[in-house]
Amino acid sequence: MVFQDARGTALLTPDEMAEADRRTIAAGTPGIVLMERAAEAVAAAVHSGYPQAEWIALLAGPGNNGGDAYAAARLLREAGRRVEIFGLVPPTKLRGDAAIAATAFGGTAHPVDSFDPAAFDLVIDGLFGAGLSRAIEGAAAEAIRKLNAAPAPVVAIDLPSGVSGATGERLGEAVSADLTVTFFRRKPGHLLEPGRSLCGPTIVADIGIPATVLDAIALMIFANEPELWIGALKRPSDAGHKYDRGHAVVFSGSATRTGAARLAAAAALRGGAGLVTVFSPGSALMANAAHLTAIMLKRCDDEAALGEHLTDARFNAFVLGPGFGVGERARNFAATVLAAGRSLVLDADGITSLAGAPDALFAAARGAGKGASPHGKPALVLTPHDGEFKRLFPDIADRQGSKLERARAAAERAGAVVVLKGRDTVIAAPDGRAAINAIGTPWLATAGTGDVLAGLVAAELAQGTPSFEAACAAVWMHGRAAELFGPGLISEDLPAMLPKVHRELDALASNPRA
Ligand SMILES: NC(=O)C1=CN([C@@H]2O[C@H](COP(=O)(O)OP(=O)(O)OC[C@H]3O[C@@H](n4cnc5c(N)ncnc54)[C@H](OP(=O)(O)O)[C@@H]3O)[C@@H](O)[C@H]2O)[C@@H](O)CC1
Ligand SMILES: [K+]
Repeated sequence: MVFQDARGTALLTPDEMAEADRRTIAAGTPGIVLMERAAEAVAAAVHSGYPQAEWIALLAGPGNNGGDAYAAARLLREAGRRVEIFGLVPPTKLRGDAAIAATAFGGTAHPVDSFDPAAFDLVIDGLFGAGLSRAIEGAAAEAIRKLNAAPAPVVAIDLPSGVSGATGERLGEAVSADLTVTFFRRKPGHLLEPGRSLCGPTIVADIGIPATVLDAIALMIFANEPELWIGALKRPSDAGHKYDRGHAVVFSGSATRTGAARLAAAAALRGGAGLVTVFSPGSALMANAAHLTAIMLKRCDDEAALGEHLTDARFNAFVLGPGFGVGERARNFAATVLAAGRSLVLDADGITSLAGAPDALFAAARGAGKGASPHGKPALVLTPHDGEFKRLFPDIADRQGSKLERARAAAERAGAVVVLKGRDTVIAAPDGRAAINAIGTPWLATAGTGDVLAGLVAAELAQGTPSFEAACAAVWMHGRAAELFGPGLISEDLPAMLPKVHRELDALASNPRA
């Protein structure tokens, strides 16, 4: 299900964007009007971001991205800037709206080979946008190399030329921009690396395409923003009891490796699970007991003990992996949890333990997903980083394609929600829905943050949030907590930031458009 407000977070593939464009034009807005508005948005970004830039070069390609450049050049000239166009093809070779824009510009266009960025205060990149269909070579590649080596700032129209809107991959040479102005909605390539870094900050301009054109498009890819999942999120209610918010369990590793489990447990409790218990081997009980207060502790040495604990139906969401150790014990515990119809977040060693033979657990996850539980549908959520992903899905990891495609293929195969981590974390559901993380800070790349994320996913699952939305919300809360903390973050700081994150979510939940 896609919530009404989630349409604002949709990411459109170039094909879907072309469809939105076609429908808008068919409903009566001429293409040249859209182009003119796109150019106005580019000019406005230049006025606000680069008010001092007197002499501006615009690189214009053979399609409508080039058309936008001609229209923007005219508007900037009218606003008193000095502009020069460098065309990949002569203006007479342009077609349709781009030809109209070039005629309205009226000035000369220099051949792109004569482009020397050294002379300019600012360069606007209108070589290729949504229509990029193959690797950039030849004169365009040469111009991009010169541009990237020069100090002048770069504003990209729609996408930095050379970045695939669908995948964020570089197709041949690619522009490294300081600012990107795109239209109507972002594309996956604005959020997936390396596209995301090549874009710089991205402005999404309204060019008068109505949101209703999205009604005819089966939206599947989203920016991971609260509007996507806030309607599905279970929030603590005034009338509620702690047992209404579920009981999360984190498996501890051996005596010298208990910290990871406690980090996950702390995140699960601050994340909103009603109760949290650490299941610990006897050898680690004292180490855990010395550090736990609100979080409970139970001895769990083997499958028999686990089976005994699972007779208590209130334990409903489990985390297995952080500091747990790799091997048969992890595999058996995971299978036992799923067979008992409980939700499971499998992270770190839990994932590595499945390497080479994950199919039995995937089948168990599918089976468990068919059952019902008092706290929602049980589910398997996998939270690999790239290395763990490759151990579990070696063939998918080696395949050509974007991170988005890899995560979706893995989710489909596993019958599980897959959270493929990184700066551009992708959350994919078996039904094809996917969200790309848009927030966070480089400080999140530090020991233990993955354990915190696993605990946050469990917190949402324990409360009964459906698994895709649970994983998306956890990734967002994790990133937002890091942003709110700022520089110097270590993983222990994240749970302490969650009260602020919850306050933001509560404000959004009561007023989603705020
Ligand atoms: N959608 C909207 O609502 C609106 C869209 N707008 C704007 O339109 C842009 C999309 O325009 P577009 O479709 O004309 O594609 P564009 O990126 O200009 O490139 C296509 C041309 O490049 C060529 N070409 C491709 N790859 C190449 C390569 N590697 N090396 C060399 N050539 C290559 C390709 O040739 P072909 O593949 O056909 O041989 C074709 O000639 C979009 O990004 C936005 O800026 C706005 O005006 C507002 C409304
Ligand atoms: K461009």
